[in-house]
Amino acid sequence: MTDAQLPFAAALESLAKCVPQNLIRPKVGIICGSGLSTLAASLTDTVYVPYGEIPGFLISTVDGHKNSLVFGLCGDVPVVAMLGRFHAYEGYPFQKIMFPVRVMARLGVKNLIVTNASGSLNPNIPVGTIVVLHDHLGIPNLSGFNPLLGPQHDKKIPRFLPTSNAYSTSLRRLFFHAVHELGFNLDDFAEGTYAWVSGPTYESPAEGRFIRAAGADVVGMSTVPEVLAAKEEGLEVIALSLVTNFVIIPDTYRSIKAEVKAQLEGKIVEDPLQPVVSHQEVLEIGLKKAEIMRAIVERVVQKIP
Ligand SMILES: O=P(O)(O)O[C@H]1O[C@H](CO)[C@@H](O)[C@H]1O
Ligand SMILES: Nc1nc2[nH]cnc2c(=O)[nH]1
Repeated sequence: MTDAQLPFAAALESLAKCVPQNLIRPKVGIICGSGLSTLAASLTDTVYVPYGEIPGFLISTVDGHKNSLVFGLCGDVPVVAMLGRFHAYEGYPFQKIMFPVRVMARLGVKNLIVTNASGSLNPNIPVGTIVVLHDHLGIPNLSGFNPLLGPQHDKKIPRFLPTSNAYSTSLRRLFFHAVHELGFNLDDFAEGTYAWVSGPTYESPAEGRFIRAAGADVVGMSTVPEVLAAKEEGLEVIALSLVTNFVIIPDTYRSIKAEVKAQLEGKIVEDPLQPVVSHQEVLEIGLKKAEIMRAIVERVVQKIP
């Protein structure tokens, strides 16, 4: 399937049928990442449209993704939020993963707030930190799986999209002003580079070290396709990554050979617990920190000129 074959008209028509006039031209779009659907909890006058009722939308199969598009007001600003997103590891094609962003753009969205859960690779960025992305490292982009591969469906969109300016400096500035105005400490928030991997595996230690050495601060399995589509559509983008876990990247390995040798010499060898990442942990941190992210996102939305 190419972008040209995506059912834009049908999606827009079905939304127009169930969303009232005052909400159907949202100014800001929000994508809620894993466990972050409560970001939309304080919208008023809300209308929920299940993904299953929107032509061209997929169903997220991941826990913590709620499969509804919600239209509502943030203060007096009309907003549309995706409660849940689609990922390549679910077996979905990139064109379909990016479709909701392109639909948002056609509804009139000019600013996109993308959120996600991620693992930290940077010892200075602890679990629970909200990281404002200033760059990304798209591992699939570098290995022949760029989400924008394919025919140029719209001649108005540049064939060779620049990505050095993917993350809006003005929205990032608004974010840090909002943090200050709400009484949070700016130093509790970080700026960093997000590595996008396809997933669904969490990183092996060697993969983690590789990505860290390449300059990434956090890693996750989403966001970059949506950001690329948003840039093609001419949107201003801010991406907020909530660190839900540390990526385990020891620089030494436990030697099982040495342990067996010790055992053969009659020594008692402990078998320490080996920590592993779980999606449950990701969702729990999301639940704990979503309220802070919600308050800041709400303030940012109101501050967008
Ligand atoms: O990026 P979001 O959708 O927030 O979710 C992140 O959390 C999931 C893994 O726990 C992956 O989907 C990863 O990308
Ligand atoms: N790839 C990846 N995605 C995540 N999403 C949340 N935590 C992680 C992580 O550690 N690695």
